[in-house]
Amino acid sequence: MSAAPHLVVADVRLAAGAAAAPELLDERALAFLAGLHQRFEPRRQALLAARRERQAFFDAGGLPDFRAETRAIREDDWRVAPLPAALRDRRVEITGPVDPKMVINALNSGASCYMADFEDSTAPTWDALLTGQRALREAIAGTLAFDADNGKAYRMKPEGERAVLIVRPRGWHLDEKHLLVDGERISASLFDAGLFCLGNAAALAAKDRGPYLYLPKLQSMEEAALWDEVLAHIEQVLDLPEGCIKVTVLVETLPAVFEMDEILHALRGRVAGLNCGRWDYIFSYIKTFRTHRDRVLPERGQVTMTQPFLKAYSELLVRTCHRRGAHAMGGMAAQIPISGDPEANEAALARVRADKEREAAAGHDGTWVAHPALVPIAKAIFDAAMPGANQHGVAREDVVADRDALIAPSRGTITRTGFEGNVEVCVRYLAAWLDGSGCVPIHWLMEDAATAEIARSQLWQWLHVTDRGGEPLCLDDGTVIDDCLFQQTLLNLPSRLAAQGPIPGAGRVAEATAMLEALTRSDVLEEFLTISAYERLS
Ligand SMILES: CC(=O)SCCNC(=O)CCNC(=O)[C@H](O)C(C)(C)COP(=O)(O)OP(=O)(O)OC[C@H]1O[C@@H](n2cnc3c(N)ncnc32)[C@H](O)[C@@H]1OP(=O)(O)O
Ligand SMILES: O=CC(=O)O
Ligand SMILES: [Mg+2]
Repeated sequence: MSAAPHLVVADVRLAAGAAAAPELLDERALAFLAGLHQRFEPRRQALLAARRERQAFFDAGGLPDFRAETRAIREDDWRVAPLPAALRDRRVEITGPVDPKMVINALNSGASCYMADFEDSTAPTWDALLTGQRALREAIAGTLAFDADNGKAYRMKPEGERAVLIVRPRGWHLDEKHLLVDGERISASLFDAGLFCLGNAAALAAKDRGPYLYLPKLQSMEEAALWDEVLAHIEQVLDLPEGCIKVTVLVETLPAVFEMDEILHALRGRVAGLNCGRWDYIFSYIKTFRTHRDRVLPERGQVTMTQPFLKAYSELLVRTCHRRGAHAMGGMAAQIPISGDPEANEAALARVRADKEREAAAGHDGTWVAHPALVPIAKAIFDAAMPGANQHGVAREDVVADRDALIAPSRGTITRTGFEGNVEVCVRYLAAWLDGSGCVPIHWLMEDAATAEIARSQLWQWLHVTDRGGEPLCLDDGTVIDDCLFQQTLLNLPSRLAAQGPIPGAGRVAEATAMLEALTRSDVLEEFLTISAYERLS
């Protein structure tokens, strides 16, 4: 480690009540993280302010579009740096939270890659974060093992049979409240990514790999450029080869789809691909157009990838990536295997199959699955469609960058079932999250922060879209969507939940219900559910 950039004079300490973890957070680690904070926090705050400014433009009726001043980046010929061998074939990626059992199951799943997730599927308790960082460190060292209370022993397969590890740190919008630098909370992104790189870069280099990251929820090329600077700085401080930290960027916000070339360009020395993070993308569409009555989406279940705006987004992502030599990764179908009901299970798996077939045919180079049982299904589809390591040769020159197609209004309805389902998902997910589970099955669908955010922001929008006048929205049966309907649905919720037997986070349901009420009734759509919920997470 070179000396100079590491020298920081900072007041760095754990917040009151946060357990010490000297094996992870020793003096060197604390100084390293403090250095990241001091160097990059002002930029992060400026970029978060820029998000708010841009949203004010959309709230006033403005529409997103391609940026005039970056036309040359979109039109010039350039390519990203060559991909490392470990990331050339990514046909199936499993994702999941970072507790030791999940990490072992995911690495052993037969998937090409495993995205260890600190973002959408992790409730970031201090314990979960440290346990996750420890598990990843031990996995890389080859020592991770887990013995469950039921006597089942979890052991990793031999190295050559394990999925390649990719880590998703939390997004720029989140703070880590347990580590304070000069009295301020450190950015959660810097904490997660910094600690992972510091603790593992050398061990990964010895295996001819690097720290590989998935970057979530970016909204602009400037945010991508900040990541690039952070990672270049980490490489310099840790004496790592330039560009060895590779990233894949989730295109999961509406503003980012208009800057895909620019984001690849900002990270061109280290970017391996873009991913269609469809759930946050839908959430972002709702949030961006919160005041646009003509772009209100139908109920969540009808917002599938065949809706014109989602089809346009995924196809433009394929075209953009392949022109630049980067992977165009597909996204996550929410269905998971259904035990005890073969017919329903087959229907769920058929939905997953159809989704993966669509992605492979569109030219994606790989896809995501939420559960180990889905790995062979997705793999068979990509094996059949993609004999080589990827489909970069599929140029998709038929796809045009059409602003109106990317924001096209959607057809569909809002049913009573859809409305009540949104309320239930929000309460159940929030309750589970407050209880420490960031990803839960609800009615046999994978629910995480992104899928729950769609439900939460839809409820807010459906109830507030008349704030500037006009007729209220109605359910397909003619019922007016108003506070009375919301109140009635909340009143019916306890009996609805009681009929379902034990649920994760049952002890936090009352608190979650109160939170949903406050968030939905507020005049302002809160940017992220996880920001206010984090203050209640112990
Ligand atoms: C929008 C987005 O951001 S998508 C990315 C974020 N979301 C995710 O990563 C979803 C990850 N998936 C999950 O967390 C889980 O699959 C859930 C919560 C949806 C369902 O989990 P469960 O109810 O435990 O499923 P189920 O009981 O069928 O699991 C069977 C086994 O597979 C394991 N398993 C399930 N999903 C995963 C996974 N993603 N990774 C590793 N192991 C898994 C379970 O731990 C269990 O293991 P065991 O038999 O050794 O006990
Ligand atoms: O992170 C993935 C998404 O769909 O959101
Ligand atoms: Mg997401």
